[in-house]
Amino acid sequence: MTSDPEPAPFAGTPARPPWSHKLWMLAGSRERFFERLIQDYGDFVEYRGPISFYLVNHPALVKQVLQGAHDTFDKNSPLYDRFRRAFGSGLVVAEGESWKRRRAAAQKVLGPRQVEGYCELMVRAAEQAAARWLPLCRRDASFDIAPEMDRLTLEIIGRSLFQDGFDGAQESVQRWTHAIDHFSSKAPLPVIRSAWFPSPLNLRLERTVREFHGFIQRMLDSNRRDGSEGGLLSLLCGGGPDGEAAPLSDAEIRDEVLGMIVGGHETSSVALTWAWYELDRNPAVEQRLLEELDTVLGDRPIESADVPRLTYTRMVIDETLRLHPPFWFENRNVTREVELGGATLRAGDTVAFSRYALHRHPGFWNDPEVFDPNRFSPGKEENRRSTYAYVPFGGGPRVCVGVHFAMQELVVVLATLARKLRIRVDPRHRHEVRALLTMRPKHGLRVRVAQRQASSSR
Ligand code: HEM
Repeated sequence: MTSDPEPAPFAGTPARPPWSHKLWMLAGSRERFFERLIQDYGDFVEYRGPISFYLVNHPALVKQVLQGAHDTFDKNSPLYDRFRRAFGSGLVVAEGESWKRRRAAAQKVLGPRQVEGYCELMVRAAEQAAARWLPLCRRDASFDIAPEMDRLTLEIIGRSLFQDGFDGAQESVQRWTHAIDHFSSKAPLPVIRSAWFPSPLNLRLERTVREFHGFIQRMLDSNRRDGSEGGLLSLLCGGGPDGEAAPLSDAEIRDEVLGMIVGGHETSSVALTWAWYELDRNPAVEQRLLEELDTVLGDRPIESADVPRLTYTRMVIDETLRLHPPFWFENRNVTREVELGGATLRAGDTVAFSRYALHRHPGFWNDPEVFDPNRFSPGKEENRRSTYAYVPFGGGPRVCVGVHFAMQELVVVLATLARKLRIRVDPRHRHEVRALLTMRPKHGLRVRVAQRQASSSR
């Protein structure tokens, strides 16, 4: 979104559904559970039950929660406590002074100018993926593109961090990140999910984090031995490209690197999978995308200077992230008594919101279920209503620190692959959504790909 106006105020008090309200849905479809609460009770709900929380679905309330980071709303909630066991005290879960220092270091290495240096690597990884699929193209065989996007985005973040050191370790890193995703997607239930309980899940997580840290430390040691420069890891060691921010300790770097890999690859992978899904369903959008790629790029590979010029490609991505926000759910802990809307919240209360529901709010989006990148055209009225109706990367001080990296990656991969290949969803594909930590197609996305010829024949 281009403008940042004040959202319309919200002053209502929260509705209180009975605790049994559609609770059965929580087991089957978490995103539908929150959607139904909103449908039945409105934009501010106080839910008391086996788990208790305030659910907000209005941009003004979401804005207050996200801007109150560290002060009135922090991440000391049961769900984030669970994440701490994987992410240690990394940026994703840090608070206070520790967060400030880590944020400064991460911001320096992931700024817009810095990420331009990773464009070529992103193009190369996408081209390698296309080359891997060529034999399947020739046989007209269908395959699941979701794990392929996972592999591709893991290669991108892995090579950006470790350069050549990543390629030999890809399988292990993939196994570790999947184990952490699996662990993090579980609800914070008492006893069996407590840290002290020797469940197979807990023991597996401990082993995973130990092995993952061991690998990162070996990469750190070898970088230092070789005096390696470039690569996110080396930059993090130096406190940023100009060495200004205080360098982090090895333990801090291990947490940050783990957070960047886990938080920074599944999100992008899911976004790209949804983009292929929507392009298949919306041929007119795909056609306009190809026209823009033709006009701006012709037959040469994309370069970082092209990224801001690919405005329609970016609109396609914005709209994909609206309908399918990868991190669909957010929650915060209330640190002290605070007024939110017309209610008084107390220390220890939990506030939650669903990006999935917010991004489809009929009060803020016209025909919210329709995939229409044009709603993100610069200057469109719909955009100016409220930035906090659209928060795929969060907002306020804790907005995603990887947003420039992610947006460049999404534009580069979409542009590179869409020009080379026609990607069609297999008509037999069974579509269902699965909302765990990220929201993805439950059965992956089976596609057939065909090589595109010269631009005139598209
Ligand atoms: C499409 C891709 C991505 C999406 C949708 C996404 C989404 C988000 C969201 C919603 C948050 C804020 C959560 C909150 O409010 O607490 C966040 C934070 C964060 N993201 Fe991303 N992210 C993406 C890619 C990345 C990448 C590529 C990296 C790293 C290279 C990254 C690293 C982080 C970190 C470290 C934080 C914590 C920031 C802080 O609390 O100060 N993300 N991300």
